[in-house]
Amino acid sequence: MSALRLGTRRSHLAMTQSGHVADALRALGHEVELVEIVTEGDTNRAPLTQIGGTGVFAAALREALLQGEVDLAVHSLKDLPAAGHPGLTVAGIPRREDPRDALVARDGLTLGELPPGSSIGTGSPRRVAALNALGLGFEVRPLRGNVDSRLARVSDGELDAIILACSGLRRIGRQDRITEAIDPLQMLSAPGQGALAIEVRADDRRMIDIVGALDDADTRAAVTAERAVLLGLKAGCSAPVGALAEVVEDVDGSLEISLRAFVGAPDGSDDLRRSITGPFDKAEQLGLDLAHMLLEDGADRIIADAGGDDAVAGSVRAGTGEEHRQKTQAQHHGAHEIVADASEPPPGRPTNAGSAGGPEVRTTNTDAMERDK
Ligand SMILES: NCc1[nH]cc(CCC(=O)O)c1CC(=O)O
Repeated sequence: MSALRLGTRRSHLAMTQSGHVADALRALGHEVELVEIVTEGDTNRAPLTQIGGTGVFAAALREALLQGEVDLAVHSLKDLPAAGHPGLTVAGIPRREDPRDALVARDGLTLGELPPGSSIGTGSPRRVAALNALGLGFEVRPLRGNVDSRLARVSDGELDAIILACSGLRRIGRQDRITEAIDPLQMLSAPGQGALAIEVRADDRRMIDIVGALDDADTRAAVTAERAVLLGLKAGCSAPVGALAEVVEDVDGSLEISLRAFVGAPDGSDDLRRSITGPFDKAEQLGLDLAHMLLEDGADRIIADAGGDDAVAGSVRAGTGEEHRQKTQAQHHGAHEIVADASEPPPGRPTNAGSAGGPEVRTTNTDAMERDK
């Protein structure tokens, strides 16, 4: 049997994530070859909201899959448009890392310890909205570039702090730079944050079976609920929307999903938080129901004020093959060139970072409670 060709972006983070999936497949007895795909998001330093949202990272990998250049592609699940792609299927979602956002601040400070006027770098409208909703008087500054150059902005004294995902920092062995794993009550992570999505062609039975062995049912249920919030809001993956689901046991021992969501205007003028709990096997419906609650309370107005992310995400999905050839170059490399990060633990249980409400509470308006934080 020929080697499985795994398409990956070339960044340190993407290579590490792909390396883990490759290792997991090799442990099951498969031969795996990594194929590097260069995406526009990697080469263009303009703000993501100007070059087509986070969907730019996924679009090139998906094209390579559809063209048959690779057999599987590893994405950060949160960068994958929630709508799915005809012809492709997410066959594996491994157990996710810590979904929380990370503060990397000068002098080991936490959010609560940073004085008013502190400069905090982030390029994510969701993180901007959450920071401004805290009302702590921070000066939020735009931030892009690879993780190491972002971290340098703090060590160089240019910024007081930056926000990144805990999972990304952990994957590349920089978790020592985290000064606070931000409580979800203060900042709700992006739908799917910390999870990987392994995509294959929808008609490729063999790959669906192979990759299915890496799937984690709890993670799949949680991210399905989180992404359904985006679907229900008709929002793109760079919209100012946070969602976090946790699998919890009900008093009678049955599995439930506890889902929280946040929608905020990046200028801090308005924000909404809602939560809901429901059966494990109704993950998608739960997310859609929560989106409905948010819409009833004006979420669409808040998202529209943030600049209509959905239109941009749509234009990426509609990309033609011609654009693809201009945007991507596939480079074949032997798997031996991938240096595994020995400090990286295998995917563990996600941290249970404070669950929302008791299981007996079906829906909760957490607005007032969280405003005090
Ligand atoms: N938008 C960029 C991006 N996409 C995935 C991750 C890593 C986090 C993850 O695994 O979800 C990051 C970096 C970040 O948010 O700090």
